[in-house]
Amino acid sequence: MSTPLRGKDAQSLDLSGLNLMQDDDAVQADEPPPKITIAREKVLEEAKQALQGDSDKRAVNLVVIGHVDAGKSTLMGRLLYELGKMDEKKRVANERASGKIGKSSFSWAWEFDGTSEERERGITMDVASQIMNTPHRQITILDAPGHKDFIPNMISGASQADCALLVVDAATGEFEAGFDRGGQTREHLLLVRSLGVGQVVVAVNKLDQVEWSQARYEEICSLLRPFLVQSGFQPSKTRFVPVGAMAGINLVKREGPEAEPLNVWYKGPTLVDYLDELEPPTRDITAPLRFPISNVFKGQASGTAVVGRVCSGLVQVGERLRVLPGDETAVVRMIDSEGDSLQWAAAGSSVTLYLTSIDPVHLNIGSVLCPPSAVIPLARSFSARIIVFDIQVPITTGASIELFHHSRDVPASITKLIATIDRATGTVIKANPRVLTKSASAEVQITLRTSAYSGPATIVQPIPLEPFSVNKEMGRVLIRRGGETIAAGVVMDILSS
Ligand SMILES: Nc1nc2c(ncn2[C@@H]2O[C@H](COP(=O)(O)OP(=O)(O)OP(=O)(O)O)[C@@H](O)[C@H]2O)c(=O)[nH]1
Repeated sequence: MSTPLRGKDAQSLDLSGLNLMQDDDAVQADEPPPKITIAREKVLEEAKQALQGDSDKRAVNLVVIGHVDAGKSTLMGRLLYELGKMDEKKRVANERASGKIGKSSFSWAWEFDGTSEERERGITMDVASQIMNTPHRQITILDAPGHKDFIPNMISGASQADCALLVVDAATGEFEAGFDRGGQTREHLLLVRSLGVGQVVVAVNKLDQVEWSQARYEEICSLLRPFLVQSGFQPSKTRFVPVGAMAGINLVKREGPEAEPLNVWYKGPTLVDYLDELEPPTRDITAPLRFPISNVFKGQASGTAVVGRVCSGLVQVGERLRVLPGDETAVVRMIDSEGDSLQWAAAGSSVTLYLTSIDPVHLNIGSVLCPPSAVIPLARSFSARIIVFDIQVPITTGASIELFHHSRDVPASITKLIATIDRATGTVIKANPRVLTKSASAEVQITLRTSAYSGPATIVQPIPLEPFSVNKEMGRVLIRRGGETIAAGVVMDILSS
């Protein structure tokens, strides 16, 4: 997620490439850096109150996953409408626009796909997001593309999520196509679980296509249940709900003649009832600040702008921060959240920081901002516990991979296969296995290497990483090979820096 640049800064972004910055901007950039005006204790107190506050809705990040065409965008579009986020005028406009190009069945998906397109055209590399309010939750929806290639955007979406909404298609043969080998239902579930997402709501969609058959609904639930347990989801954190996304049945309510066949056998909660119960994660605001940079905008009027999410701790205006890797520091001039200027931002918020007192060349995508007194470790080699996806070519020692960590990707090798692990119990199945095949859980050693393009004398630059046990968000990694995600996992120990 990201906060787009606004107003004057958005304009100067366009100008910056031509070095046409206006004079008053230049003067502003030379101003002395701001000082801290609020005591740290007071900020911490305010942040704690904001997190616990009864008046504020509790915030959760939800990633929507599922096989291509399961109805994810339709479901989200219709849900926004039912919750009053999309007005009638917009709905009619979407219906017209989609009808015009002969795609009226996609009219609900229009709202979501329209937004994601818009964001894709924008300047950030992140996932599209929408905010939805249920009675007790403010839910940020991270829209994940359903197609086969797990693009980094999906990964970055999943790695920000606290919970997942899995959409499956109940139509005859369609659920099976998504659930069988090669389908994305299993792969998405494994991926989000391995990135630390523990809660999942399964929406069994398109039940209208099977005459709202209770038997079909139960068949799908009984096929998914054992797989969910096997993948590491606790049954107490897994919910199933029958829905008809297109007609809006059982999303917020179950009324009218269209809902009658479902009302005959289903008396349980609606989708929104379940979403309203999602457990927000505990945000660690007392831990040291970790702010991985997902985008940088140089030459801004108010200093260099860096976009990212506060993964732990707090950041406040006037604070001096260290940029890792490297020895440089910068001062926070301004914090912007969706156009609002803030004095501080706490774990869980996605914000834009305007930094000063630093040469912008030292600010890069993937760098992490930390307090100078508690910097994040740097790693060239580390052990990780991974889940292998549905791969054709097994992983062997020495395999060349691309390592993804937040917005950074670096060349690396799997230098040791330490053990295969039983996913349910966590015990070692086999020490020093020769290969890792699909669906294996394993502990491996990963070592960064120089890229194929750099000369032989190039030294490998370490990357900022933290064990998952210390900081969940800084301890998740993804492993790709040849443009395909082959495994995901969490950092165990840092072996060399
Ligand atoms: N009959 C029926 N069709 C539906 C329902 N929900 C979605 N569809 C249709 O299923 C098709 C795919 O819907 P999308 O919402 O685009 O699916 P998606 O999962 O977002 O697809 P990707 O983004 O490509 O992965 C569209 O033609 C929808 O109209 C439903 O409840 N009933």
